[in-house]
Amino acid sequence: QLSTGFYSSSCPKLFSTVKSTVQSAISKETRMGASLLRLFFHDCFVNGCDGSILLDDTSSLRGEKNAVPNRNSARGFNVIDDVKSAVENVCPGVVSCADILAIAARDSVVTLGGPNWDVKLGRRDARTASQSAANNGIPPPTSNLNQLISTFSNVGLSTRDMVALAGAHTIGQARCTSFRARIYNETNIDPSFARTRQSNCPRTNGTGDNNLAPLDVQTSTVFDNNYHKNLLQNRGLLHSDQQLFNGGSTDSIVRTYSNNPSNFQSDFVAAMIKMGDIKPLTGSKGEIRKNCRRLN
Ligand code: HEM
Ligand SMILES: [Ca+2]
Ligand SMILES: [Ca+2]
Repeated sequence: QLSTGFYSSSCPKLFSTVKSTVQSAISKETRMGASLLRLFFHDCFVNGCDGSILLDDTSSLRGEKNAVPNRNSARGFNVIDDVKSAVENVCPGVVSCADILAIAARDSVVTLGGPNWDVKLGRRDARTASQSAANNGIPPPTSNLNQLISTFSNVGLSTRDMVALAGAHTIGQARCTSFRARIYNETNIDPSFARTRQSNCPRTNGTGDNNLAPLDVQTSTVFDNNYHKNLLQNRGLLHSDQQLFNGGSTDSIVRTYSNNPSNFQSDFVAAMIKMGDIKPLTGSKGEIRKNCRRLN
């Protein structure tokens, strides 16, 4: 059972310490806010929010960093290390890496202009990780709507939660390899938007694979509802993005969020809290890692 006051006596400086480290990382590179938010998602969807994504590979542990959705893509691990050492300086051995990820994700959203919320805490860190669970549990950008709905429902999140959480793509970047097939082969895409994206993402597999484009064509460094607005104009970057507005059951939710930013914000917050509640380790399970990259 997580609670917002979990560290109020054991680490009163926790929130200010995390926030200042996250803010300084974002001021050096705006994209870092997006990268930290995504790390929390990729942690929670793989055996719950237990810091498993932060573990480095060793000879005896195959971690999640090299799973397909993360390899050459998940980033921000050094910033989490910086936050963890700042927190260890004020309250050694008290705060889990899993909780640090949850707070860093919230602070990233707030710093980029999104809604604020109280983060529930008390998660402990896993002593295991699973590359195969990461490959199976994190949805790929080729997913269709039914696949997206079932991946989220597998972790207890509703279709509405899914459409709200996908609004995280209002910030951050994707690699050419994640959207190439869409911009060259699909028809439910705005033609001028497709041409713009084609200019920095060559058609041939293996060329320019890591070239980046913003997930939100309008405001990729601001947490707003332009992601959902773009979908109404067939300007979703990923195949999976445009699936949310493609004549199916989620069209009406996308329309609601486009017309009503405060409804998007409140649903996003509720869904982030729900995602943060996925299978936490509590009590005497797991451990409080000293270094987020390895077991104690
Ligand atoms: C709905 C299913 C989802 C799919 C299929 C998906 C897929 C992707 C893909 C393919 C990328 C680009 C990765 C790359 O090319 O390197 C990406 C980026 C991103 N995703 Fe998602 N995602 C989904 C949901 C979410 C959720 C729920 C969140 C957070 C709440 C999220 C946050 C982000 C962020 C912030 C980025 C940009 C990261 C950066 O710039 O470093 N995504 N996502
Ligand atoms: Ca995890
Ligand atoms: Ca935006």
